[in-house]
Amino acid sequence: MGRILWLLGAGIVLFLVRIVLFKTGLIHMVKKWRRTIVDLFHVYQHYKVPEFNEVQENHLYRKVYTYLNSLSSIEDSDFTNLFTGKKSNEIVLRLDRNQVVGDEFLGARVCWTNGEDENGAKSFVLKIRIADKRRILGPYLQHIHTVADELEQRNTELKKLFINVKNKRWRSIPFNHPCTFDNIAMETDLKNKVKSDLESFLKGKQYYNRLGRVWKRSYLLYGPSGTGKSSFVAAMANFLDYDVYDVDLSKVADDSDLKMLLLQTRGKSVIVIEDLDRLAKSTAVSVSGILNFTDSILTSCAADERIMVFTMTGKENIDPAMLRPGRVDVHIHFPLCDFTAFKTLANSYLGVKEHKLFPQVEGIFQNGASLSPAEIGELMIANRSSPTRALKYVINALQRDGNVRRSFLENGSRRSEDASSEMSGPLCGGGGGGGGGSSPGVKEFRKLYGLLRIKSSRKSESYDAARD
Ligand SMILES: Nc1ncnc2c1ncn2[C@@H]1O[C@H](COP(=O)(O)OP(=O)(O)OP(=O)(O)O)[C@@H](O)[C@H]1O
Ligand SMILES: [Mg+2]
Repeated sequence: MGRILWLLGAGIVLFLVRIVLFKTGLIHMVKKWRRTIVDLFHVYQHYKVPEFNEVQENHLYRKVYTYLNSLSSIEDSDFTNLFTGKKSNEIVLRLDRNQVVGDEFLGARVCWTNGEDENGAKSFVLKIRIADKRRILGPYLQHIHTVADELEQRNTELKKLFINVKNKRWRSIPFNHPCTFDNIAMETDLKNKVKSDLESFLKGKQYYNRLGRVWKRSYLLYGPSGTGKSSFVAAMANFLDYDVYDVDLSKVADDSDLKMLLLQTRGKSVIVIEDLDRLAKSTAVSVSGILNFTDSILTSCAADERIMVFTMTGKENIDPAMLRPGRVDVHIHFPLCDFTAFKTLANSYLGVKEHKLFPQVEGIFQNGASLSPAEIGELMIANRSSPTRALKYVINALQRDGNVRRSFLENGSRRSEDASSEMSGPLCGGGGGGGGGSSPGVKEFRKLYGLLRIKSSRKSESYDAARD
C-alpha cells in the first residue's frame, strides 16, 4: 500500500514538474543545458562558407542563406529579425548577425552561425560532429542546394535592383518600376523589333554556346535627356523578368574595381551604365575599362544570360572603339517627341485619343518644334484634370521652348556639317535629337564592317542592328 502511495506521489510530482517546465518555457533552458553537456563529449569540425571568394560571389553562400532563412528552427531562436515579405501582409524571418541556428539531417544535429566580421565580411559557419561528417556532409550540402533552388524558383517574381556601394560590393532593393513597353511612347515598329530581339536572345542559349560566345547582348541607348532611355531599361527588365545592376561609375575607383563588380553580377540580369559620354570624362574609369565590360575574356568568367545597356546623350563624344561591331549589338536612338509620340503620351497621360487642339499641335510639330517626352509628360501630369488646359500648356511650351530647342539644334547641326563634309543627313531623329548624328569616325566604322542598317528613314536611325 505504502509503495502504491509512493508511486502515486512520484507520478504527481513528475506531472507537476512537467507542467512547470512546459508552461514556463523552462524546458528550453533544460534542453540547452543538455545540449551543452552533450557537446562536451563530442569533437566538432567547422566549415566556413564566405560570401565572396576573392572577387566572385560565392553562390553556396546565397543558397545557404536562402535555406537557413526557411528553417522552422529560426522561429525557436532567442532572437531573430522580422521583415515584411513580398505581399504587404506577409512577415518573413531573417537571421541576425552572429545568430546561431540548429538543423537536423538524417538524425544528425548541425549548427550554423551567421557570421560577420568588423570589416563587414559575411560568412556562414557550419559546425558538425566529426562522427557524423563522413555520413552526412555530402548529402546535407546537396540537400541545401535542392531546397534553396526550389525556394529561389518560387521567389523569382521578386526582381531586384542592385546598386554598387563602396568596397566593390552590390546592395539590392526590390525592383518594382512600373514602366513597361506598353506605356513607353515609341514607334510600334521599333518597339516590336526590340521585343523580338530580346525574345530571340532569351531563346538563344544553345545557339550562343555552339558559336562559342558568351550568352549576352548589349544595347546602346542614345538621345537627349528626358526621352525615355532609363524608362526603357526598366521596361526591358520587366519584359525579361531580369534583375537590374545599375553601375554608378562615380563610386568605382578604377578599372579593376569595375571588373570585380562585373564578376559579382548574377545571370538573368540587365547591367546598366548610364550617361556614358558624361561620366567617361569625369571618372577614374577609362574607356578601355568600360570596354572590358563587353570583352569576352572577362565576361566568360561571369554569369551568362546578361543584357548590357549603355546610355548616352550623343554618340559623337564617345570613343569609336566603344561602337565597334560585336561590342554593342544594338543601337537605339531616342528622339525628341514627334506628333505620333505626343499622341501616345496624350492617350496615356490624359486619356485623350482625339482632341480639337490636335491639328494645331500637329502643325507646330511639322514646323520642327519639339520637346522631350519628359517635358511634355510633366505638363500633362500637372494639368491632368483638364485635357484642354494641358494641351494649351503643351502648345505654349512647344511654341516657346520647342523653337528655341530647334534653333539650338540647327546651329549644332551646322557646326557638325562644318566639321566634316562627310557628315550626312539631319541629326538623328525627325524630332531633332541632340545626339543622333554619326561622327565621321563612326561612319567609317560602319562602312568598314558593313553594318546593317534596318531602314534608311528617320525611323531607321532609331534602330541600328549591328547583329552578330
Ligand atoms: N518615350 C517616353 N514615353 C513615356 N514616358 C516618357 C518617355 N520618355 C520620357 N518619359 C517620362 O519622362 C521621365 C524621364 O524619362 P527618363 O528618365 O527615362 O529619360 P532619360 O532619357 O533617361 O533622361 P536622362 O538622359 O536625363 O537620364 C520619366 O518619368 C518617363 O516616364
Ligand atoms: Mg536616364
